[in-house]
Amino acid sequence: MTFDYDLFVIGAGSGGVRAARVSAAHGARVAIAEEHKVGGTCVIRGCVPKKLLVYGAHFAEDLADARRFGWDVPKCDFHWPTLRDNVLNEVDRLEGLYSENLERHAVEIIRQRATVKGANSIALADGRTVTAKTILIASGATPVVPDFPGAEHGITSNEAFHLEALPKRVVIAGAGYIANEFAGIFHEFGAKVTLVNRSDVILRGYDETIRDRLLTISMMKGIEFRFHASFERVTRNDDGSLHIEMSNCDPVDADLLMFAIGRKPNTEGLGLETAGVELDDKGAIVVDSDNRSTCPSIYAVGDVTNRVQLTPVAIREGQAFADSVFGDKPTKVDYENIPSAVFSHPPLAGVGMTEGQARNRLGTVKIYTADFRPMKNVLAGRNERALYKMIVDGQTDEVVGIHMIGPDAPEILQAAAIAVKARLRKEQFDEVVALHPTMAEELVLMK
Ligand SMILES: Cc1cc2nc3c(=O)[nH]c(=O)nc-3n(C[C@H](O)[C@H](O)[C@H](O)COP(=O)(O)OP(=O)(O)OC[C@H]3O[C@@H](n4cnc5c(N)ncnc54)[C@H](O)[C@@H]3O)c2cc1C
Ligand SMILES: NC(=O)c1ccc[n+]([C@@H]2O[C@H](COP(=O)([O-])OP(=O)(O)OC[C@H]3O[C@@H](n4cnc5c(N)ncnc54)[C@H](O)[C@@H]3O)[C@@H](O)[C@H]2O)c1
Repeated sequence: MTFDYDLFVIGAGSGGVRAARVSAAHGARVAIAEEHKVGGTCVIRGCVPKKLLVYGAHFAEDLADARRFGWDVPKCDFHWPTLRDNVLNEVDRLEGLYSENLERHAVEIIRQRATVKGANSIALADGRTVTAKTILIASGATPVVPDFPGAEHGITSNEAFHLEALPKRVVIAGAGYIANEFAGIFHEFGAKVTLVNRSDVILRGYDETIRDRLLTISMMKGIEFRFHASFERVTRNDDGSLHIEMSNCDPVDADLLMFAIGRKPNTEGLGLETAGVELDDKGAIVVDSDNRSTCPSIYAVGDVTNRVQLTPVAIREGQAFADSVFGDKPTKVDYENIPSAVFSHPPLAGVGMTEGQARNRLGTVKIYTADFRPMKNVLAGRNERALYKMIVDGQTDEVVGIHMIGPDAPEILQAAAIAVKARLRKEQFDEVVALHPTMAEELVLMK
């Protein structure tokens, strides 16, 4: 049987773009469908624009601190439309680069929605049907919006990058990655921020002491938290602002309500049932360790499989798929010791086991911590302490986890993650001479 393509990819995000490009480089005839913009969540409305806003927001602290370092900083005003438009222009530039890169590798970009119409058939929004020997679903995930009266007044991270004006009062639902990152962004821009969460746990999965430190610093800065609260009703006040009613706490008036309560796999209406592709109870595509679904000709990578919702993981899965299926080089993704970070103010990052996980899994555990005020914060008169924590297997001396919060924590942790992945021992950290004066030197000075 002949097919129009060797590979048809649905979704030009982190996983899909990598899979398409590498498969084409291996000699496959590839098409990729994208219903929004080439680049996907990370480039268009995730990691990249978010990080640029984090940089923009951090100037609020830098400008204030600069005075203690002798700079005569006049009263500074922040102009949101300038930052917003510059960020959106950068996103457009990157979208162009991603498209060019695909075209350079002879990948055909089909700019419309595509759905599955059988094991080897794809229906395009323009009415055409095309065929492919292999189909890769890389359709990502979409923000969850809760169901309660007035929920339609809220936005998600998708809209946050396009706001007409900066809100003065923001309520954010959730206390995970997006909630804490945007709490920092809006707070630094001068908004009054309230995080509303149904439990009292922020950033589940991160080390407890590090999470507690972020909570303490966030509260010190003036970010408010409402725990054990769930939304009951949102109505619009006469002045256009929102009146938000919740269980377990007083109502709050705000100019913006943002939902950051998780992202659900994009499988709705994708036609997967026509090919017998099994979904789990969260709607994620069930795949084996080769990224193959229950239909042998259909694979899936990235957020749509709801394994680890991070860009570098989607990219690795896309690469492994392409190398295995079209490169004659069977490859499996290694999910051990994936580093991750939250770009809050200050940021936190971690790799490997948390203290709690290590105590449950290992016989004996040694914990080393460095709790210090970074030199720059001391001179700036900024009462924010950094905290680094190292988790060591008491029997083998192996460093099984590193967790940190403080300036540049994600930058420092990326390097430290190499040592954890390489299963280095605490003794080997101790053998390294400190690089002074840095914050990272604490990693080799922990006693
Ligand atoms: C606000 C925010 C910040 C984030 N920050 C970080 C971060 O700092 N670091 C990090 O590692 N991760 C971050 N993430 C997560 C990261 O963006 C995702 O894990 C990653 O983009 C997943 O890649 P993917 O290829 O699975 O899907 P996506 O990048 O979401 O791509 C899927 C693409 O498929 C398209 N599509 C869907 N259905 C169809 C269809 N039927 N037809 C055609 N096209 C379709 C979509 O339009 C989309 O472009 C963030 C996410 C958000 C929302
Ligand atoms: N820095 C990064 O790497 C980064 C940044 C942003 C997003 N992401 C990825 O995107 C994913 C989605 O981010 P997210 O922040 O939306 O999800 P999340 O899973 O990090 O956090 C969800 C939060 O919402 C709460 N919640 C869940 N259901 C709720 C409900 N019905 N009502 C009220 N609260 C509820 C949870 O308790 C939790 O605090 C993350 O899991 C992460 O993988 C990564």
